[in-house]
Order: sequence, then C-alpha cells, then structure tokens
Amino acid sequence: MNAMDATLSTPANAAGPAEIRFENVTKTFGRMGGGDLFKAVDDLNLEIRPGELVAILGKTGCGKSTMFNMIAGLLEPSQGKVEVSGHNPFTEFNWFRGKIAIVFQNDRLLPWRTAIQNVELGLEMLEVPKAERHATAQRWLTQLGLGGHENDYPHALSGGMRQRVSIARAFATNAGILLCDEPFSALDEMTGNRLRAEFANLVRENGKTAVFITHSINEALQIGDRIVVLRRPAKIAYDVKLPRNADKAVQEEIRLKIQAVLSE
Ligand SMILES: Nc1ncnc2c1ncn2[C@@H]1O[C@H](COP(=O)(O)OP(=O)(O)OP(=O)(O)O)[C@@H](O)[C@H]1O
Repeated sequence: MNAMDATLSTPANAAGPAEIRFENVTKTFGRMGGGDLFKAVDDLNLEIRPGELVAILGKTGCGKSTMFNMIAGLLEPSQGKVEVSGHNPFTEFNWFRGKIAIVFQNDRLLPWRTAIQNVELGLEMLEVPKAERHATAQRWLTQLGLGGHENDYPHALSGGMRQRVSIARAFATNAGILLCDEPFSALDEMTGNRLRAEFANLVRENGKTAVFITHSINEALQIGDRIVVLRRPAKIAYDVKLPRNADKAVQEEIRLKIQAVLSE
C-alpha cells in the first residue's frame, strides 16, 4: 500500500458527521501599536470525525495554538465558522462545560493538592458528588499506573508521573473531546514513548475524539489515526489517514511526504 492508498482508509472508529468543523476560518490579530493585521489562520477548512485521533503538525508559529484555542472557545474566528458537536465553542462556552478536556505540555497540577485531589478538581467544577468523584479519580489514577501514589503531592512525583496525573484528570471528567498541546514533549524519550502509546490506547478504548498538537513527525506517526500538516498561516498542506498498524514502508512514504511539505 502506498501513501495515496493510505489517504483512502478511514479509521474504524471514525464515523458520522463532523465533531469538530472549521469552515473557511480566518483568524487575524492586531499588532501591538497598530499597523497591519497579522493572519494566523487562513481560510481553513477541516472536519474531524467522532473517534478520530488527529495529530496536527506544523512549523513553529503556523497557527496550531490559535486553532486549538478556537476549538476550546478561547478565541473567536475573525471570519468563517468553528463548530464543535454542532455548537459554537466561543458563544456557547457554558454548554461546553465538561465536554472538552485539555492536556498541556506542562502538567499544570496544583502543587498544594495531592495527585487524587488534582484529578478530582475537574469533577469538583462539574459538581460531581464527593464520593463519586473520589471513586472516579481513584479509578483513573489506577488505570494510569499510579495506584499507591494518590496522596503524593506533585513535587514528589517524576515528570512522567505528573503528566500521568494530568491525563487521569482529563479522562476523569468523561469529556468526549480531548485537546492535547504537546503533552509529552517535555518528557525523556522512553517515558514519552511509553506514555504516548498508553494515551493513544486510552483514547481509542474510550471512544474519544482527540486533537493532538505536535512538532514531531515521529510522534504524529506514532499516535495519529490521521495527520494534518499545516502551512503558515494555518491552512492544510497535507492531510493523511494512517491505516492502523501501518507497515514501515507506508510510514516511511508518509514521513517523506510530510518532510517535503514542511520544507516547502
Ligand atoms: N494574541 C495574539 N496577538 C498577536 N499575534 C498572535 C497572538 N496569538 C498568536 N499570534 C501570532 O500568530 C501566529 C501563530 O501563533 P500560534 O501560537 O498559533 O502558532 P503555533 O503554531 O502554535 O506556534 P508554536 O509551534 O511555536 O507553539 C504567530 O506568529 C504568533 O505570533
């Protein structure tokens, strides 16, 4: 199978209407002190289906975070439309409570709360009763291999363990959509590889839709059902669906194509 064929294969769990949709989206920013508007996203069209794990790859400053922030409802498009589950994430911010979870590069744990209290945080905000949120947090910490560390404070945990806590926190809220901004890039290679594989399995087993921002072609190949490469300002330069367990030759072909697109 060549990369061309790979674009035709759809992940088995990706179906139905788009969960995340960018329709002719442009985002411009005003420069400090006036002057011309700066375009970070340029007439972007993108549809992500339920259950897809999409790696978004692009050079620094190509608008990945701007896209991410529009999905999360933190930024409004200057033109065009962003829809998530059929709703407008910017104007219907309250509707999205508990429906989107974010995992950042930095674990963003609260240092004065234990691991389990950090996982419970999102559930507290959703007003889940105490006993239920405790049991849910416990279950996700155990699932992430942190049984026995529930009462440890973040400073007592390694970087990989802290990122496990933040992943447990994201899954515990039961949000259907996960937004991940380079969550493993600050970890050493072995820890990152292990956690990346576990994370991808959890996303698939739990039927989540995930958008995963990365700078790394290897990471995108390892994790994505689909890889979207952006040019600057953000516009799709290449969009490929990866067959599950793609063989080395297919991966290599896709890697070369991504390298070529990124060097344009
Ligand atoms: N609030 C803002 N005001 C002005 N310019 C901004 C703002 N936010 C982002 N930009 C600019 O828009 C462009 C895209 O930024 P963005 O952070 O989305 O890129 P990125 O692909 O996530 O970058 P990186 O890979 O370095 O994280 C950059 O040139 C950035 O300087």
